[in-house]
Amino acid sequence: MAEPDFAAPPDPIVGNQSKTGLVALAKKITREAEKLEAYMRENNLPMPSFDVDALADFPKLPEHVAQSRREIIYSTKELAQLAHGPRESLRWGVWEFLDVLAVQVINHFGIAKLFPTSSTITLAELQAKTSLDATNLARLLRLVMTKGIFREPAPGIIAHTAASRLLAEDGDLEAWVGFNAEDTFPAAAHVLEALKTHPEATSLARSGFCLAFDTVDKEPMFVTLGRDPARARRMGRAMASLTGGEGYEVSHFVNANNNGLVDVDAAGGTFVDVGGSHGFVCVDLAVRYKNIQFVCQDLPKTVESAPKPVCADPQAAARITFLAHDFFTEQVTKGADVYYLRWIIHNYSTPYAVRILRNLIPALKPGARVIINDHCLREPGRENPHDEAVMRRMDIVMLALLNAQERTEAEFRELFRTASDGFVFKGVTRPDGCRMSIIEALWQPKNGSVAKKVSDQTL
Ligand SMILES: C[S@@+](CC[C@H](N)C(=O)[O-])C[C@H]1O[C@@H](n2cnc3c(N)ncnc32)[C@H](O)[C@@H]1O
Repeated sequence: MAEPDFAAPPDPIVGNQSKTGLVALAKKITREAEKLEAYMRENNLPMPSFDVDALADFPKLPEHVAQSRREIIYSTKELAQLAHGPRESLRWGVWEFLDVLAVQVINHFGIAKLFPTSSTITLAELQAKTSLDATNLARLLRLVMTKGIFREPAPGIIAHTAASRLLAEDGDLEAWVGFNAEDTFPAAAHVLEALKTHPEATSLARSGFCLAFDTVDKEPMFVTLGRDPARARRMGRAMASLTGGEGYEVSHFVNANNNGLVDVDAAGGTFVDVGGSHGFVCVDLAVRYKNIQFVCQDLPKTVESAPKPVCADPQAAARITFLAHDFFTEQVTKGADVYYLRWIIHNYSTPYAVRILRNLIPALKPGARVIINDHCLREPGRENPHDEAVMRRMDIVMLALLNAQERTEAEFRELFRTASDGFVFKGVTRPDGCRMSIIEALWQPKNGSVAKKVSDQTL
């Protein structure tokens, strides 16, 4: 296993730069913007813009240019905060939920799809196509315009921007916005009440989500969404949008030098993707590693709805088996080389997460690897500021939806230790450019380790 990457702070730390003054910060932004523009020009790439035809994403940039782009993102934010001053930053920062509210309504009513991206529409014509009244449509549109979503080139004339075009054309992104605005946002608004009534905040059925949707002590979020096909589909597409986004691509794990799969491949070993959804990680791995057998486990409905065949490559598809398995019951695929949990453990508070790990134990052979692929939180200020904000927000999303959490390396170590002293914690690595870490433990049972298995099932 490679050295954990926690040794050096990877990027400038927010707050430190302000000591050099506003002008120095502004000059730095100018320098980095010049480098980014020069690269775009030299490579005949369009300049970033809000125009409807602008590129929706930056192309893959060489690392030094990507670094310039990141510097612009952190430093402009810091410069703006300094220019506002702390009182005004707080005063107006706490209003950002209103932007989410406006995006929620605009996205829910599919406003972006109501006129072609290449033309404009009058507010009156647009209003005639929705059940929103003219005043409310106009006021919500004009708020989202302040975020670069739609524009009003002349009074009462609405035009698309690059962002509104994405809401019209990218169904996964529309689902991401919808899931977060319509499921996560109400859940977040109920976290305070949840924490007051259930301060321990561990139960899946006592989260902000449950308070928001009147399911306290009845059912967890996954059950609520699973019962409503449209909401379940939206969450699935939202997750697909996240996985396709910068820093979350499956390729980071598939191509990681330290994922240890070269040896598993050489031995023709078995890889179990626990809670593997429709098997997209298995597919990418199977294309790359030609001898590994894959078992993709998920709940029955998910397994039933997996694509058949799972991929176009028959050699890969033939090595992927789907299996309905509930990870809150004893693991049924015995003796595999790797048990992999991607975006699973962060969905659960510690009592549940320990139970998931303990349920693996009866299946584990000595030397079996358990790999958790989740965020691993660094010490405050050790992450670049944008990544830190994304990861800490995700941590709070997990609280709001599921009373769950992102974890630090120490918390992962403790999770394995609590599950069994047969787990030997190997450490955490993080591929370059990726927000997710590879957290690994080996099963090396001591006398009595197995006897402790699944002994504590109370939650
Ligand atoms: C956040 S998704 C992660 C999916 C996939 N591992 C990924 O990386 O995108 C959680 C997955 O766990 C599955 N799941 C939820 N509860 C489960 C359970 N009790 N047993 C097995 N799978 C479960 C869900 O159906 C879903 O596919």
